Amino acid sequence: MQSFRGAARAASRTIRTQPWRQGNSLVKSAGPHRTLSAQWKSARPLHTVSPRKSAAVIAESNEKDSSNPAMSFPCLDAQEAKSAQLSARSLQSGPEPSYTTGRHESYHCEQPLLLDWGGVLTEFDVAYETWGQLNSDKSNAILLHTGLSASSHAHSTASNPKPGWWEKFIGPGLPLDTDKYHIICTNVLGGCYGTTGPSSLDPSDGKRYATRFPILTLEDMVRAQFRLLDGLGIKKLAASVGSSMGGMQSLAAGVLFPERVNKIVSISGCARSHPYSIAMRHTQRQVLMMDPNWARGFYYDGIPPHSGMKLAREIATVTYRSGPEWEMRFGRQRADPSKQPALCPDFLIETYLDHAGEKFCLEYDPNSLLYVSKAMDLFDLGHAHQTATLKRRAESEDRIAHGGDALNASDPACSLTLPDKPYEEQPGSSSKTPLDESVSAEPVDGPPRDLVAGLAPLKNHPVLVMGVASDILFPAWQQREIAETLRAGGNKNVEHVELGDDLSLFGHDTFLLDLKNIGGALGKFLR
Ligand SMILES: CC(=O)SCCNC(=O)CCNC(=O)[C@H](O)C(C)(C)COP(=O)(O)OP(=O)(O)OC[C@H]1O[C@@H](n2cnc3c(N)ncnc32)[C@H](O)[C@@H]1OP(=O)(O)O
Repeated sequence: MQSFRGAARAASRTIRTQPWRQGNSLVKSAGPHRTLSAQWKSARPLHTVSPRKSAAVIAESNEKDSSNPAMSFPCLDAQEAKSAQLSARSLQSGPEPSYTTGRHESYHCEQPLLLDWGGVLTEFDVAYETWGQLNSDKSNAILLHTGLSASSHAHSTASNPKPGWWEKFIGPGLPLDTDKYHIICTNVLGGCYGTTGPSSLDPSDGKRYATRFPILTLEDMVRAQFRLLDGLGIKKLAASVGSSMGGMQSLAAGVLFPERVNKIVSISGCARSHPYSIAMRHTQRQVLMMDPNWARGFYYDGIPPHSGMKLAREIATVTYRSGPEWEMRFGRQRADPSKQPALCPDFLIETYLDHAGEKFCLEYDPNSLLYVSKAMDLFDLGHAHQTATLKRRAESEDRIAHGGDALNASDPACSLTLPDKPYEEQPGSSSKTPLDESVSAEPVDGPPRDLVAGLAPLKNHPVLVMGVASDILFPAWQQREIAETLRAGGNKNVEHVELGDDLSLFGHDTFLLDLKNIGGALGKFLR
């Protein structure tokens, strides 16, 4: 029997006829245009159209009646066809899909994990892969943190020869040098590539968590990773390395476990999420959740919200690259300038985004996208935020110790409602103010004091911070902020590298593409 993903891929292949590639019409031919006088002669009273009539019939009948031909919408037809195909498949085969990027190791932790916002995972799995030999005193391990949607498959392995997402960065003599280091990469908690996440089965009832999965933070993900390190007998990491969300986690690893990390590398990351990046992730989550197939997260037995995922990925792609890159790559070119402009993808930049969305929409679990991207929003290594989190954790622990649940669904704190009073601009609001807590006034110059205090545990760690000027999602000021904050806290071992527009126009995705500059600085720092 064909697998869900097999069927979906087949659907995707059929549907992705990709007019931009084939140069076929984006606007289906409307047939020879009749003259206006001919239309007057054949004019009939408007008739009602049965709701069951197909889009093609509607278009055809409108064409006869209207003064201009109706448009065709191949992009919408493709979505409908894909839903139909997925629906047929899921009815036959029951609950699916099973997301995977191939074989990996798995660590099962039976000790419960208390999460920062009060949720509990009574047990959990961490999927991981390794490259290079672990030395006898287990002192040469590097923990590699991933971006939002990546799996543990950073590099090919004997059991999974498919190239990994950092294939060119890992290997003998390469930036992550496997002659010297033992590299470990995990799929994050909340993900869908083997580590416990919303698509996993809740051990308490054997059903998928879906949106019964608790809200989690990047720090929760890091705690799960350190449980794996405990399981592997690794007491201290030679380095914690990560890009994007991984760059945030890399810092968090040092802050949470300063004694267990030697060097820290944070590439295109930040010390706390800023409003623009939260806004961009918000729009992605909203389009996904508004897809009726999302069904409040309980879609595993039905059609996955592939349209919402596709749109979310298109928005994400806008934030991952840069305008100047697209200027050079696509300019104002249309896929087929000989055709009428279309409302479906038409300019090359549109067909590019369409393709990026289509490629991703069944590759990653939609609920994982929601939870992991929310965890990114919640990230704040400021001192006040950390203090509030510690307090909340202590309260949860206390409640559990006294026999209560960590989280109670009837707790009003579990259902956010908008305040009655409309929001008013706060005079002191700025990206330097922590999101949840009020802190003392910030200095006019220099890094925020709250952040200096929050990053104090990294005072003695050698840290490499890298950023890219063309990155709009994690703008270069955020990496500058990390470096300046660490220096202001007394760290004399901070290296900061910023790639200007002359070196990279790939925006946020530079970390995936630029072996020479990103890889070069990384390799030098770890030498
Ligand atoms: C936020 C975080 O924490 S992490 C976020 C990190 N970023 C991501 O996750 C995005 C991941 N990016 C990718 O996967 C990219 O494909 C990369 C970085 C691996 C490679 O980038 P590039 O080599 O520049 O390729 P890019 O993806 O831009 O374009 C190539 C694809 O677009 C297609 N394409 C190019 N131009 C067009 C166009 N005008 N219309 C349609 N399709 C197009 C190509 O045919 C190719 O298709 P394929 O991948 O099916 O073979």
